[in-house]
Amino acid sequence: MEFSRTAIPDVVLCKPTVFYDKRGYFFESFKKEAFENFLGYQVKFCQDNESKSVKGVLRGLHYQLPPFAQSKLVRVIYGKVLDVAVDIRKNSSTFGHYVAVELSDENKHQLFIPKGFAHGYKVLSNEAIFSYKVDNYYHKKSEAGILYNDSDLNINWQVIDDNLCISDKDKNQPVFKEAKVFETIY
Ligand SMILES: Cc1cn([C@H]2C[C@H](O)[C@@H](COP(=O)(O)OP(=O)(O)O[C@H]3O[C@@H](C)C(=O)[C@@H](O)[C@H]3O)O2)c(=O)[nH]c1=O
Repeated sequence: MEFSRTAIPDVVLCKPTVFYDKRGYFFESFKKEAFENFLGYQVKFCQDNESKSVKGVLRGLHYQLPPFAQSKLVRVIYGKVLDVAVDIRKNSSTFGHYVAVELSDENKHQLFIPKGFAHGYKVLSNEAIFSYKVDNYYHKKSEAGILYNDSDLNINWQVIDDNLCISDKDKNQPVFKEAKVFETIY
């Protein structure tokens, strides 16, 4: 696995080494030791999630508030998405900035998004299966979000289809200026 820091250095891109042969392929999708050696700290993943979406779906921007804040290690096992992480740590020099990367079954890239970021993705393929690890359990009352098309964040989602499919919850998320943010950098 090759790790590299993105424009927001706490968000890390992970590129696995893929071994192809006549049967197909093999790769290590997660190896705690290498991952934590690169990060320089421990991450105790405790829950794995998977979701399937069709073209036009946009999920996000989501996060959980402390003490249930979550770090996420996200990837796509089928299809292609544009994945977005927004820095919502008040004391960060990149507060309000975002990182956007394409994750697909072809590139097999993963994105590590630490606590203090809002996360979302837009499906770019006909279907996509999204899979991710989190290091804190789902806690409904701690869920928070930001409107995906907030004008201050000004996220370039690449394509916003006429048939944009978004949950009622996400249509009604607060704008960035009114969203709950993180007071500390973890
Ligand atoms: C996230 C989550 C949802 N649920 C339930 C709640 C609800 O009934 C159903 C669907 O939930 P949602 O609509 O919030 O699913 P979704 O919009 O896919 O939520 C996810 O979006 C992406 C962008 C993230 O970053 C994730 O952390 C997560 O918030 O699943 C769980 O039981 N456990 C979980 O961990």
